[in-house]
Amino acid sequence: MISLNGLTKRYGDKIVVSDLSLSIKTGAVTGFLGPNGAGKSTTMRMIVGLDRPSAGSVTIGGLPYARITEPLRTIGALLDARAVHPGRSGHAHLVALARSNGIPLRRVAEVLETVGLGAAARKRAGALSLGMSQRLGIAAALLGDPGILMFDEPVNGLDTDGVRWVRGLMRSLADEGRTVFVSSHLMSEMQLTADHLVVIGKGRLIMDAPLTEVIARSSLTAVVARTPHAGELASRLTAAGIGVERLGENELVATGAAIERVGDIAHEAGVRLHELRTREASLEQAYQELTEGSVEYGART
Ligand SMILES: Nc1ncnc2c1ncn2[C@@H]1O[C@H](COP(=O)(O)OP(=O)(O)OP(=O)(O)O)[C@@H](O)[C@H]1O
Repeated sequence: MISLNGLTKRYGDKIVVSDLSLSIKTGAVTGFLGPNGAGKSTTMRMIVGLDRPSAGSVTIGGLPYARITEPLRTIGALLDARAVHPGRSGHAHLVALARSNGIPLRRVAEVLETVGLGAAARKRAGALSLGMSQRLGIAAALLGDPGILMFDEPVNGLDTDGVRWVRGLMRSLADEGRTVFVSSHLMSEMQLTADHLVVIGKGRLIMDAPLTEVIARSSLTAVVARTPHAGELASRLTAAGIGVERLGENELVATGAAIERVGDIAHEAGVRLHELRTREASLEQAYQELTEGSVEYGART
């Protein structure tokens, strides 16, 4: 488990991470979301001791990163896929990492196989495509068979197959009981992969909740009712303070109420229902609502 306690980072007078307190749980994929410049990478860098917090602290399995002996066996991180000596081959890079962390050298071949880098592992790292570099970065994170994995935008530059592979990898790592903490801007991917979400904006925590709850809380998640008495149901729902939009003569959409409540109101009013279902917002819609006021770097449309 990773625990952030009042974690704060300032650069000059700008606070880029502000008083973050949360835990990232084991056995789950936690998606880390936020607009450009929200402070995701800075937070991840502080977790693995690459940036010093201005205030607060981080522990990994109860210990600060600096106190973990052979850290790659505890936490594997992909933060910047290009941060490999360009003249060194991917294979040599992994061998050096394994040696310095007491990891058996057979793991190098195993992780190269897992990420599907194959013969490209003998190429200079500087000659790898972005997608191949991402695969090498993921191999490095997996090298020590750690219980905690952290990936900063791992699908960046990957092709469709690669994206699907990363999705399956995250899932299987979490299913094995590991902690998986992953940042991404691809909401459709996160909707398929994450169990839990941490959303930040301008360095502050906006949401720390299960994916299902984030979607359920969106104002765009609604209940659709089909009934020959849509007019009657609409007025009963409105009287109960529930937002209603008519879709057609026999159909309406109710917002801000659970499906059970809409069903109960229909029952009490003696309204026959031919269909009652929840229409879920997409994560992209829910995310956009959550971060509306926190986008710092937005293009004018
Ligand atoms: N070394 C640094 N010196 C000064 N400011 C920095 C430094 N590193 C990051 N920042 C600033 O901190 C803020 C947060 O940056 P960070 O890279 O953590 O955001 P992010 O959420 O990862 O963004 P993105 O989604 O664009 O990758 C930005 O305003 C950035 O300019």
